[in-house]
Amino acid sequence: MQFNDTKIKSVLEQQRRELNCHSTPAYYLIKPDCLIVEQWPENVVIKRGNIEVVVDSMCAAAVLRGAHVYAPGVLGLPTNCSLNERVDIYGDLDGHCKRGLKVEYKGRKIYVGTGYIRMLRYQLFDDGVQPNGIAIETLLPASRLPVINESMYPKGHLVLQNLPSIITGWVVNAQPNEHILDMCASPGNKTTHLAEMSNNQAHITAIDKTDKKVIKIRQSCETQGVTCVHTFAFDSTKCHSDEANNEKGPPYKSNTFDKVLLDAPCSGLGQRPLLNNKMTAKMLQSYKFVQRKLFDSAVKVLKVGGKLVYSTCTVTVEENEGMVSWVLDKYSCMELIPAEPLHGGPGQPNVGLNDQQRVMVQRFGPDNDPLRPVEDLYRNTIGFFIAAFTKNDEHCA
Ligand SMILES: C[S@@+](CC[C@H](N)C(=O)[O-])C[C@H]1O[C@@H](n2cnc3c(N)ncnc32)[C@H](O)[C@@H]1O
Repeated sequence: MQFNDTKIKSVLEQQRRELNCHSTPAYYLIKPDCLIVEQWPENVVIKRGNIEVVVDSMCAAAVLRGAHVYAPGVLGLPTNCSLNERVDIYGDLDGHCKRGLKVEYKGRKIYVGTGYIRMLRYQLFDDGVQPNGIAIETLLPASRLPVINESMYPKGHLVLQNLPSIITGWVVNAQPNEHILDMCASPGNKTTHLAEMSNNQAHITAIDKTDKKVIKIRQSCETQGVTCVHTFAFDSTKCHSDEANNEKGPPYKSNTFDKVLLDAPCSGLGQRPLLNNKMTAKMLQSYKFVQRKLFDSAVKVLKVGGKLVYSTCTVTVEENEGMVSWVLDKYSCMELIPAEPLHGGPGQPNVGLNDQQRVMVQRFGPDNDPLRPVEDLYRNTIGFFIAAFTKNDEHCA
């Protein structure tokens, strides 16, 4: 389907007028399924005023990504402001701001953008009110990202995703009739991307741990009009068993799937923005254990000649290059293959992969390694890692 840019053009044009700027940010398709929208130029700045709204850190991060402020995220709003007034939006960095604060917040806070008030205190904080809807319409985030959201297009036409997540789908490269397992699938952004790239003709099994998580995958599929996905609430570390009956869903017998995507639970340190992080050293150390267990099942249910794609949105060596080298040491049947298309940089040196192996994986982040220079577009992303393997032998040690 041809992308119709009429709506995005008119939204950016309207924002341009409000920001009093000469031109709108460039936007272009780098593939039929991937539209890039650039930032506003550096000279677009808004003078801060004197009305300050405080939002929780999750909401603040969303504003920096180009979202409006939704009512549940608002913590502090002065009493003297009126509808449609311009306000500065601050994120509460420590989670100490009380809901309903009327005065200036003195705790640690960060300016995340400017917007217009669309809801007043009584709609947000009065007893019995369950606030929802847009409380502040963002005009310009401090990140200078344009304010683009999925509701601009009919349901399912647009999904906002980080570029490396989209590339992960391209690495899997789902084709019609392939049997594909998405082991850690919720909320289903990659699942639906895979379904769409196969023209809704792959046989996709999407698993996540709980019913609640699986409902999210189903909702994503419904929104995108995807029908080739079967969902299951299951622990994917246990999704292999040779006594299994594949017809019933998980667990599955050995050599069942043509492709397996293991978009693993991880420490998430590559997320951008990351305004506060409560991760302890102990938690940080724990991810590799579940990742290894998930790998054990992935290797088994993958067919000989099949492709296993491993991805994380973190930057730690232990969860990235360390996992690749662990797999290669443990499984003689698994071979590292180039995670093509290769847009990110190579893996880190001196952490278990030789140069030949380093260039087969993709690490996204600010570094520029001479082994494979990275275009700015792919360097200015979240921290992310992708590796791909194939299985050469049915009997894996
Ligand atoms: C990085 S997120 C997946 C994001 C998803 N692939 C997407 O693109 O929308 C990791 C997911 O792994 C799930 N998870 C963690 N442990 C799991 C397990 N043992 N079995 C199945 N899913 C698990 C988490 O619930 C979480 O939803």
